[in-house]
Amino acid sequence: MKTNLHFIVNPIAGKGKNELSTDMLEAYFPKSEFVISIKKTEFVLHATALTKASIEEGAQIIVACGGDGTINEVASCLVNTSVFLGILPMGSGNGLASNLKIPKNFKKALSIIKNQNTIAIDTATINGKPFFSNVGVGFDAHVISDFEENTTRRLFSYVKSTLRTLKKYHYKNVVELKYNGTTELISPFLLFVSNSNEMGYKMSLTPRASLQDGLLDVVIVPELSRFKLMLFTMLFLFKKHHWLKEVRFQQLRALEIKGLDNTILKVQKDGGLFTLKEPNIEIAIHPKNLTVCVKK
Ligand SMILES: Nc1ncnc2c1ncn2[C@@H]1O[C@H](COP(=O)(O)OP(=O)(O)OP(=O)(O)O)[C@@H](O)[C@H]1O
Repeated sequence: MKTNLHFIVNPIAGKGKNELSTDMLEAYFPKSEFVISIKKTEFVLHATALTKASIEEGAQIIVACGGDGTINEVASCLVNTSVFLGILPMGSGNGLASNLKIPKNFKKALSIIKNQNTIAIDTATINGKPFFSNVGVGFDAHVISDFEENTTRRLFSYVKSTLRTLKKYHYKNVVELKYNGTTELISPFLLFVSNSNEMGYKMSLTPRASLQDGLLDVVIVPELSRFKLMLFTMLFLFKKHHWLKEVRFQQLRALEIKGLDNTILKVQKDGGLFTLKEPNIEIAIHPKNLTVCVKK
């Protein structure tokens, strides 16, 4: 029986102008073994609608062609199903692909899909909505908010957004954090929750995180002096931020975050802004409920 293989392409991810054609793909996936369908996203959340349609059409492998945002939209529909997720990295950061050792090289990434060697990975939810890489309610959320006003999606745009956010960022939000029966109040510079060990561009706040350990890796950084902030940034670039005593790590199955005084917090989810409707945030891990094509 032929494999029903669907590609969902985000044309604006990464450097943009991403395109796939049937002719190009048939060189890798022979007509005798595969039935190929290519769909192009035209707006935010279109990948979700296209993936749902592909599942209805009997797709066995659905390939997210883009970055972490596109993977989020596609994979959200595939959790707890028997449909495999394929990844063709075309984003800017490509954090999840990098954690899964899926190369940016077109031929190599396609051969991983063709081989159909799979693993089951953990996924997570924030207020019931799936995420696969990370979420944050501190500095990172403000950087993403600034970044989303840009038209280019490159490393330089992230650097510019980070510098702009560093200038104007104030720790005005106090949050209540609950985990393992403990409650604490903090005004975090960073409150970052990750399933994956990479944020993109080979950078990581949680190098020990695993996609298969059934745990979320949480990084909590309180308000820091200007000097400590510079030091934290430098150390982070070399994955040595754990040298600062203020930086705390937790490995958790679930946690709750609440903006005090009913503040609706700014949240980033897999590198995109996530709009909250309430001050309460519930984050949980769901062990090994997504099947992904990976290298043998
Ligand atoms: N045609 C389109 N026009 C505008 N936005 C789109 C379109 N198609 C998809 N999108 C949105 O583009 C956003 C960014 O996609 P994605 O995260 O895959 O790329 P990226 O940000 O360049 O990569 P990374 O997350 O790895 O840094 C997604 O949130 C998606 O919903």
